[in-house]
Amino acid sequence: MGLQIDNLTAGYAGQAVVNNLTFTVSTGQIVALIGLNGAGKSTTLKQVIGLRQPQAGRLSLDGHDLEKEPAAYKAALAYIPEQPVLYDELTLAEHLHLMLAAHGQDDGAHWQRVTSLLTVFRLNGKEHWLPIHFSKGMKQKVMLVAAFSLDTSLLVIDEPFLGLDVLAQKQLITLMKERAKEGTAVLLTTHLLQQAAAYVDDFALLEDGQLSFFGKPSELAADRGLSENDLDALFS
Ligand SMILES: Nc1ncnc2c1ncn2[C@@H]1O[C@H](COP(=O)(O)OP(=O)(O)OP(=O)(O)O)[C@@H](O)[C@H]1O
Repeated sequence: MGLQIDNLTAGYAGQAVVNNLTFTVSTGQIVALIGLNGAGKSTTLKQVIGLRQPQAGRLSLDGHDLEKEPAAYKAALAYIPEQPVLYDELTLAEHLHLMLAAHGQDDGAHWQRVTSLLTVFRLNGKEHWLPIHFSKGMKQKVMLVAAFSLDTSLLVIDEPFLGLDVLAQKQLITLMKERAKEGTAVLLTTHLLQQAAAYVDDFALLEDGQLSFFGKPSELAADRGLSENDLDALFS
């Protein structure tokens, strides 16, 4: 089933930033929401995670309507914000325990996955560290480990590659592909279009507050008269 966005209009102080967005991120699909700075990508994600009330439209996740069943809807997703949000007084391990508890997911059953993700992102052995000891990229990795430790039907990731080294970027792409194969729907935003073309199923392009294109990377290239290897030229 996955995420269904129907006629979503959203913005701030009564002003719409995005209008009448309609698209689906199906089970097992990776969709990248793209657009220039200020196009409304983060605004859309904040609606998808139920952080803000839409001006109009409807969101549903695995058949759970956000307005009618907010708890079931929100329990089925994990969100990784653009800026890591960590508690100064909690260790890395405490953050991960807290995330599992907040989603009502069994700690013991998930700790194996946590351990393997910590190893993937080279955070093993640092479980007792406090956020003050982490670099920017390490903080981002803590958010990734927390989100990928959960069993959720949807992963929502805002600019996941910011601050990550090349190795961590590759590992993140592998993880997203693995989770999609297992049936998770993935919605992310990114400015790295050519990189995204290699792993996304579809691009959702925001322009002038509208969804101006939804489809495969090859279709986007054809639509804009670009070669498939030249998607980074989309906005130039
Ligand atoms: N909290 C806010 N209050 C008022 N306006 C906002 C707020 N957050 C964003 N905006 C405005 O909404 C528009 C879309 O912003 P948004 O952050 O969604 O863009 P974006 O596509 O994610 O951009 P970027 O690529 O720079 O991250 C911009 O014009 C921005 O100024």
